[in-house]
Amino acid sequence: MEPPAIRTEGLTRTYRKSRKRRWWWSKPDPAAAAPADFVALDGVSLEVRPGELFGLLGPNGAGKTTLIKILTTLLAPTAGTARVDGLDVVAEADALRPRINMVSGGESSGYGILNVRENLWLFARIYGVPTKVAEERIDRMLGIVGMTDKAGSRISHLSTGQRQKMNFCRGFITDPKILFLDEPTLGLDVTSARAIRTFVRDWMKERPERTLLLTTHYMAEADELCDRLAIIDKGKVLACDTPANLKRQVQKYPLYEISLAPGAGSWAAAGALPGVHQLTTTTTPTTVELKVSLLDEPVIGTVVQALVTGGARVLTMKKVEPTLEDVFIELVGHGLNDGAAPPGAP
Ligand SMILES: Nc1ncnc2c1ncn2[C@@H]1O[C@H](COP(=O)(O)OP(=O)(O)OP(=O)(O)O)[C@@H](O)[C@H]1O
Repeated sequence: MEPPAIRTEGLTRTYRKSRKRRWWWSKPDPAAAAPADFVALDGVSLEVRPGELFGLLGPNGAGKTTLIKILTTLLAPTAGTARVDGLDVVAEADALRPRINMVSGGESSGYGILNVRENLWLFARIYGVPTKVAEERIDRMLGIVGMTDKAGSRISHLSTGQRQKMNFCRGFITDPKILFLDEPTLGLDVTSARAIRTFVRDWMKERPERTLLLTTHYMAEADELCDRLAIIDKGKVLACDTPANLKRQVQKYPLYEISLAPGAGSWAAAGALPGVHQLTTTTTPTTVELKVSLLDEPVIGTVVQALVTGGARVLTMKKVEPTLEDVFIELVGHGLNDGAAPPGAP
Protein backbone atom coordinates (compact mmCIF):
# COMPACT_ATOMS: atom_id res chain seq x y z
CA MET A 1 0.00 0.00 0.00
CA GLU A 2 1.24 3.49 -0.83
CA PRO A 3 2.42 5.42 2.26
CA PRO A 4 0.79 8.72 3.21
CA ALA A 5 2.32 11.64 1.30
CA ILE A 6 2.96 13.34 4.65
CA ARG A 7 2.64 11.95 8.13
CA THR A 8 3.65 13.66 11.34
CA GLU A 9 3.34 12.32 14.85
CA GLY A 10 3.69 14.56 17.90
CA LEU A 11 5.84 16.95 15.89
CA THR A 12 7.27 19.62 18.16
CA ARG A 13 9.73 22.41 17.57
CA THR A 14 10.97 24.83 20.17
CA TYR A 15 13.15 27.89 19.60
CA ARG A 16 15.62 29.05 22.16
CA LYS A 17 14.82 32.49 23.49
CA SER A 18 17.87 34.73 23.59
CA ARG A 19 19.02 35.90 27.01
CA LYS A 20 18.32 39.47 28.00
CA ARG A 21 21.22 41.73 26.99
CA ARG A 22 23.50 42.66 29.87
CA TRP A 23 25.74 45.71 29.85
CA TRP A 24 29.41 44.88 30.50
CA TRP A 25 29.54 46.98 33.67
CA SER A 26 26.45 45.39 35.27
CA LYS A 27 26.86 42.40 37.56
CA PRO A 28 25.42 39.05 36.42
CA ASP A 29 22.29 38.16 38.35
CA PRO A 30 22.67 34.54 39.50
CA ALA A 31 19.01 34.44 40.47
CA ALA A 32 17.83 35.33 36.95
CA ALA A 33 16.22 32.25 35.42
CA ALA A 34 17.28 31.10 31.96
CA PRO A 35 14.59 32.17 29.47
CA ALA A 36 12.07 29.46 28.70
CA ASP A 37 12.14 27.97 25.21
CA PHE A 38 9.41 29.09 22.85
CA VAL A 39 7.19 26.31 21.53
CA ALA A 40 6.44 27.08 17.87
CA LEU A 41 5.00 23.64 17.03
CA ASP A 42 3.30 21.69 19.77
CA GLY A 43 2.71 17.98 19.16
CA VAL A 44 1.33 18.20 15.63
CA SER A 45 -0.05 14.94 14.23
CA LEU A 46 -1.27 15.11 10.65
CA GLU A 47 -1.73 12.85 7.69
CA VAL A 48 -1.91 14.02 4.07
CA ARG A 49 -2.92 11.46 1.45
CA PRO A 50 -1.19 11.07 -1.90
CA GLY A 51 -2.97 13.25 -4.48
CA GLU A 52 -4.38 15.69 -1.94
CA LEU A 53 -4.24 19.45 -2.12
CA PHE A 54 -3.93 20.10 1.57
CA GLY A 55 -4.05 23.52 3.24
CA LEU A 56 -2.57 24.92 6.43
CA LEU A 57 -4.56 27.89 7.62
CA GLY A 58 -3.51 30.01 10.56
CA PRO A 59 -2.63 33.53 11.70
CA ASN A 60 0.87 35.06 11.79
CA GLY A 61 3.16 33.07 14.02
CA ALA A 62 0.91 29.98 14.12
CA GLY A 63 3.79 27.69 13.15
CA LYS A 64 3.00 27.06 9.46
CA THR A 65 6.44 27.94 8.10
CA THR A 66 8.13 26.02 10.91
CA LEU A 67 6.10 22.94 9.94
CA ILE A 68 6.92 23.35 6.23
CA LYS A 69 10.61 23.83 7.00
CA ILE A 70 10.68 20.58 8.96
CA LEU A 71 8.82 18.70 6.22
CA THR A 72 11.25 19.99 3.59
CA THR A 73 14.32 18.99 5.68
CA LEU A 74 15.41 22.60 6.30
CA LEU A 75 14.84 22.42 10.05
CA ALA A 76 15.10 19.56 12.53
CA PRO A 77 12.20 18.82 14.88
CA THR A 78 12.82 19.02 18.62
CA ALA A 79 10.56 16.00 19.21
CA GLY A 80 8.19 13.76 17.30
CA THR A 81 8.54 12.33 13.81
CA ALA A 82 7.71 13.36 10.26
CA ARG A 83 7.72 11.22 7.14
CA VAL A 84 7.26 12.60 3.64
CA ASP A 85 6.64 10.15 0.80
CA GLY A 86 7.41 7.43 3.34
CA LEU A 87 10.86 8.82 4.18
CA ASP A 88 11.94 10.16 7.54
CA VAL A 89 12.72 13.88 7.16
CA VAL A 90 15.80 13.63 9.39
CA ALA A 91 17.30 10.18 8.80
CA GLU A 92 16.47 9.98 5.09
CA ALA A 93 16.71 13.65 4.13
CA ASP A 94 19.11 13.07 1.21
CA ALA A 95 16.79 10.55 -0.45
CA LEU A 96 13.77 12.78 0.13
CA ARG A 97 15.08 16.08 -1.27
CA PRO A 98 14.93 15.19 -5.00
CA ARG A 99 11.25 14.22 -4.63
CA ILE A 100 10.07 17.52 -3.16
CA ASN A 101 10.24 21.23 -3.78
CA MET A 102 9.28 24.28 -1.79
CA VAL A 103 8.41 27.85 -2.65
CA SER A 104 7.86 30.57 -0.14
CA GLY A 105 5.92 33.68 -1.22
CA GLY A 106 8.15 36.00 0.80
CA GLU A 107 11.56 34.61 -0.22
CA SER A 108 14.00 36.42 -2.51
CA SER A 109 16.12 33.63 -3.95
CA GLY A 110 18.18 33.59 -7.14
CA TYR A 111 21.32 35.22 -8.45
CA GLY A 112 20.89 38.94 -9.19
CA ILE A 113 23.42 38.95 -12.04
CA LEU A 114 21.65 36.12 -13.90
CA ASN A 115 18.48 36.71 -15.85
CA VAL A 116 15.18 34.98 -15.13
CA ARG A 117 15.68 32.18 -17.66
CA GLU A 118 19.26 31.52 -16.51
CA ASN A 119 18.20 31.36 -12.86
CA LEU A 120 15.42 28.89 -13.59
CA TRP A 121 17.64 26.83 -15.88
CA LEU A 122 20.40 26.68 -13.25
CA PHE A 123 17.94 25.52 -10.64
CA ALA A 124 16.50 22.85 -12.94
CA ARG A 125 20.00 21.56 -13.75
CA ILE A 126 20.86 21.31 -10.03
CA TYR A 127 17.90 18.96 -9.78
CA GLY A 128 19.15 17.03 -12.81
CA VAL A 129 16.39 18.10 -15.23
CA PRO A 130 17.71 17.69 -18.81
CA THR A 131 18.27 21.01 -20.60
CA LYS A 132 15.61 20.49 -23.28
CA VAL A 133 12.94 19.54 -20.73
CA ALA A 134 14.01 22.43 -18.50
CA GLU A 135 13.70 24.91 -21.41
CA GLU A 136 10.19 23.66 -22.24
CA ARG A 137 9.05 23.89 -18.63
CA ILE A 138 10.57 27.36 -18.22
CA ASP A 139 8.72 28.64 -21.29
CA ARG A 140 5.45 27.13 -20.11
CA MET A 141 5.75 28.47 -16.56
CA LEU A 142 6.78 31.97 -17.61
CA GLY A 143 3.77 32.05 -19.92
CA ILE A 144 1.48 31.02 -17.08
CA VAL A 145 2.63 33.82 -14.78
CA GLY A 146 2.69 36.35 -17.64
CA MET A 147 6.47 36.85 -17.60
CA THR A 148 7.55 35.64 -21.03
CA ASP A 149 8.77 39.14 -21.85
CA LYS A 150 10.91 39.16 -18.67
CA ALA A 151 12.83 35.96 -19.49
CA GLY A 152 15.95 37.97 -20.42
CA SER A 153 15.74 40.44 -17.50
CA ARG A 154 18.25 40.27 -14.68
CA ILE A 155 16.41 39.36 -11.51
CA SER A 156 17.92 42.38 -9.74
CA HIS A 157 15.76 44.43 -12.15
CA LEU A 158 12.49 42.69 -11.27
CA SER A 159 9.75 44.05 -9.04
CA THR A 160 8.91 42.20 -5.81
CA GLY A 161 5.83 40.60 -7.38
CA GLN A 162 7.78 39.53 -10.49
CA ARG A 163 10.43 37.90 -8.31
CA GLN A 164 7.72 36.09 -6.46
CA LYS A 165 6.26 34.82 -9.72
CA MET A 166 9.71 33.63 -10.80
CA ASN A 167 10.04 31.72 -7.53
CA PHE A 168 6.62 30.21 -8.12
CA CYS A 169 7.86 28.95 -11.52
CA ARG A 170 10.93 27.49 -9.79
CA GLY A 171 8.72 25.27 -7.66
CA PHE A 172 7.17 23.52 -10.66
CA ILE A 173 10.17 23.27 -12.98
CA THR A 174 11.55 20.22 -11.19
CA ASP A 175 8.14 18.50 -11.42
CA PRO A 176 8.20 17.43 -7.75
CA LYS A 177 6.08 14.59 -6.46
CA ILE A 178 5.25 16.60 -3.37
CA LEU A 179 5.24 20.38 -3.49
CA PHE A 180 5.13 22.82 -0.59
CA LEU A 181 3.82 26.31 -1.32
CA ASP A 182 4.13 28.80 1.52
CA GLU A 183 1.81 31.77 0.85
CA PRO A 184 2.18 31.60 -2.96
CA THR A 185 -0.13 34.53 -3.70
CA LEU A 186 0.92 36.83 -0.85
CA GLY A 187 0.92 40.42 -2.09
CA LEU A 188 0.22 39.56 -5.75
CA ASP A 189 -2.35 41.50 -7.76
CA VAL A 190 -5.80 39.93 -8.16
CA THR A 191 -5.29 38.77 -11.76
CA SER A 192 -1.92 37.14 -11.06
CA ALA A 193 -3.24 35.45 -7.92
CA ARG A 194 -6.18 34.07 -9.89
CA ALA A 195 -3.88 32.77 -12.66
CA ILE A 196 -1.74 31.04 -10.04
CA ARG A 197 -4.73 29.41 -8.36
CA THR A 198 -6.04 28.14 -11.70
CA PHE A 199 -2.63 26.73 -12.58
CA VAL A 200 -2.28 25.00 -9.19
CA ARG A 201 -5.65 23.31 -9.66
CA ASP A 202 -4.80 22.20 -13.22
CA TRP A 203 -1.35 20.97 -12.17
CA MET A 204 -2.92 18.75 -9.53
CA LYS A 205 -5.45 17.36 -12.01
CA GLU A 206 -2.73 16.55 -14.58
CA ARG A 207 -1.20 13.75 -12.48
CA PRO A 208 -3.18 12.16 -9.64
CA GLU A 209 -0.04 11.09 -7.73
CA ARG A 210 1.00 14.70 -7.11
CA THR A 211 0.51 16.12 -3.62
CA LEU A 212 0.54 19.77 -2.67
CA LEU A 213 0.67 21.35 0.75
CA LEU A 214 -0.24 25.02 0.77
CA THR A 215 -0.22 27.65 3.48
CA THR A 216 -2.33 30.75 3.10
CA HIS A 217 -3.89 33.61 5.02
CA TYR A 218 -6.59 33.92 2.41
CA MET A 219 -9.71 32.04 3.49
CA ALA A 220 -11.27 32.16 0.03
CA GLU A 221 -8.11 30.70 -1.47
CA ALA A 222 -8.09 27.84 1.04
CA ASP A 223 -11.80 27.24 0.45
CA GLU A 224 -11.46 27.27 -3.32
CA LEU A 225 -8.34 25.13 -3.63
CA CYS A 226 -8.01 22.69 -0.77
CA ASP A 227 -9.42 19.16 -0.59
CA ARG A 228 -8.80 19.25 3.16
CA LEU A 229 -7.24 21.71 5.51
CA ALA A 230 -5.85 21.99 8.99
CA ILE A 231 -6.54 25.07 11.07
CA ILE A 232 -3.46 25.80 13.13
CA ASP A 233 -2.91 28.31 15.93
CA LYS A 234 -0.12 28.68 18.48
CA GLY A 235 1.59 25.56 17.18
CA LYS A 236 -1.43 23.27 17.58
CA VAL A 237 -3.84 21.80 15.05
CA LEU A 238 -7.34 22.86 16.11
CA ALA A 239 -9.32 21.16 13.36
CA CYS A 240 -8.68 19.17 10.21
CA ASP A 241 -11.32 18.36 7.61
CA THR A 242 -12.73 19.32 4.22
CA PRO A 243 -13.76 23.00 3.90
CA ALA A 244 -17.41 21.91 3.60
CA ASN A 245 -17.31 19.78 6.77
CA LEU A 246 -15.54 22.52 8.71
CA LYS A 247 -18.21 25.02 7.71
CA ARG A 248 -20.94 22.54 8.63
CA GLN A 249 -19.64 22.65 12.21
CA VAL A 250 -20.69 26.29 12.55
CA GLN A 251 -23.81 26.10 10.38
CA LYS A 252 -25.92 25.39 13.47
CA TYR A 253 -25.55 29.03 14.54
CA PRO A 254 -27.61 31.51 12.44
CA LEU A 255 -25.17 34.15 11.21
CA TYR A 256 -25.88 37.82 10.42
CA GLU A 257 -23.79 40.66 9.00
CA ILE A 258 -24.79 44.11 10.21
CA SER A 259 -23.29 47.35 8.86
CA LEU A 260 -23.32 50.34 11.20
CA ALA A 261 -22.57 53.97 10.50
CA PRO A 262 -19.16 54.73 12.01
CA GLY A 263 -18.84 56.66 15.24
CA ALA A 264 -22.50 56.36 16.21
CA GLY A 265 -23.50 54.64 19.43
CA SER A 266 -22.25 51.46 21.04
CA TRP A 267 -22.56 47.79 20.11
CA ALA A 268 -20.88 46.43 23.23
CA ALA A 269 -24.21 45.54 24.88
CA ALA A 270 -25.26 43.45 21.87
CA GLY A 271 -22.25 41.14 22.30
CA ALA A 272 -23.21 40.39 25.90
CA LEU A 273 -26.88 39.56 25.22
CA PRO A 274 -28.10 36.08 26.12
CA GLY A 275 -28.42 34.04 22.93
CA VAL A 276 -25.51 35.77 21.20
CA HIS A 277 -22.89 33.10 20.52
CA GLN A 278 -20.12 35.23 18.97
CA LEU A 279 -19.81 38.84 17.89
CA THR A 280 -16.85 40.19 15.95
CA THR A 281 -16.30 43.64 14.50
CA THR A 282 -14.29 45.04 11.61
CA THR A 283 -13.93 48.75 11.02
CA THR A 284 -13.79 49.97 7.42
CA PRO A 285 -13.31 53.63 6.37
CA THR A 286 -17.06 54.03 5.90
CA THR A 287 -18.73 51.48 8.19
CA VAL A 288 -18.40 49.29 11.23
CA GLU A 289 -19.15 45.68 10.24
CA LEU A 290 -20.57 43.34 12.88
CA LYS A 291 -20.75 39.61 12.41
CA VAL A 292 -23.08 38.00 14.93
CA SER A 293 -23.72 34.32 15.38
CA LEU A 294 -26.75 33.37 17.43
CA LEU A 295 -27.83 30.41 19.48
CA ASP A 296 -31.32 30.87 18.14
CA GLU A 297 -32.81 32.73 15.18
CA PRO A 298 -35.22 35.08 17.04
CA VAL A 299 -32.34 36.58 19.07
CA ILE A 300 -31.60 38.81 16.05
CA GLY A 301 -34.56 41.03 17.05
CA THR A 302 -33.08 41.60 20.52
CA VAL A 303 -29.66 42.34 18.99
CA VAL A 304 -31.04 45.02 16.67
CA GLN A 305 -33.04 46.52 19.51
CA ALA A 306 -29.90 46.71 21.71
CA LEU A 307 -27.97 48.38 18.90
CA VAL A 308 -30.65 50.98 18.33
CA THR A 309 -31.01 51.61 22.08
CA GLY A 310 -27.21 52.07 22.27
CA GLY A 311 -27.47 54.82 19.63
CA ALA A 312 -25.95 52.80 16.75
CA ARG A 313 -27.28 53.50 13.25
CA VAL A 314 -27.95 50.28 11.32
CA LEU A 315 -27.23 50.73 7.59
CA THR A 316 -27.76 47.17 6.31
CA MET A 317 -28.37 43.73 7.73
CA LYS A 318 -28.32 40.33 6.04
CA LYS A 319 -28.24 36.67 6.95
CA VAL A 320 -25.13 34.94 5.57
CA GLU A 321 -23.70 31.44 5.13
CA PRO A 322 -20.64 30.62 7.25
CA THR A 323 -17.18 30.90 5.70
CA LEU A 324 -13.88 29.41 6.85
CA GLU A 325 -13.29 32.70 8.67
CA ASP A 326 -16.32 31.88 10.83
CA VAL A 327 -14.93 28.43 11.53
CA PHE A 328 -11.69 30.08 12.55
CA ILE A 329 -13.51 32.56 14.81
CA GLU A 330 -15.44 29.71 16.40
CA LEU A 331 -12.24 27.79 17.13
CA VAL A 332 -9.92 30.62 18.11
CA GLY A 333 -12.25 33.37 19.31
CA HIS A 334 -11.03 36.03 16.85
CA GLY A 335 -10.65 36.47 13.11
CA LEU A 336 -7.64 35.20 11.19
CA ASN A 337 -6.37 38.62 10.20
CA ASP A 338 -7.23 40.72 13.20
CA GLY A 339 -4.75 39.46 15.76
CA ALA A 340 -6.02 38.69 19.20
CA ALA A 341 -8.51 41.54 19.24
CA PRO A 342 -11.69 40.48 20.98
CA PRO A 343 -15.05 41.68 19.80
CA GLY A 344 -14.75 45.26 20.94
CA ALA A 345 -16.74 48.17 22.10
CA PRO A 346 -16.34 51.45 20.22
N1 LIG B 1 14.44 31.18 14.24
C1 LIG B 1 13.54 31.47 15.16
N2 LIG B 1 13.90 31.78 16.42
C2 LIG B 1 12.97 32.07 17.37
N3 LIG B 1 11.63 32.05 17.15
C3 LIG B 1 11.21 31.75 15.91
C4 LIG B 1 12.13 31.46 14.86
N4 LIG B 1 11.40 31.19 13.73
C5 LIG B 1 10.10 31.32 14.07
N5 LIG B 1 9.99 31.67 15.37
C6 LIG B 1 8.73 31.88 16.12
O1 LIG B 1 7.94 30.71 15.98
C7 LIG B 1 6.57 31.05 15.81
C8 LIG B 1 6.05 30.39 14.54
O2 LIG B 1 6.66 31.01 13.42
P1 LIG B 1 6.32 30.58 11.94
O3 LIG B 1 7.21 31.36 11.02
O4 LIG B 1 6.36 29.11 11.83
O5 LIG B 1 4.81 31.07 11.83
P2 LIG B 1 3.84 31.20 10.56
O6 LIG B 1 2.58 30.50 10.93
O7 LIG B 1 4.53 30.74 9.33
O8 LIG B 1 3.60 32.75 10.52
P3 LIG B 1 3.42 33.75 9.24
O9 LIG B 1 2.06 33.51 8.72
O10 LIG B 1 3.55 35.09 9.89
O11 LIG B 1 4.52 33.45 8.27
C9 LIG B 1 6.51 32.56 15.77
O12 LIG B 1 6.08 33.03 17.06
C10 LIG B 1 7.92 33.00 15.51
O13 LIG B 1 8.22 34.23 16.14
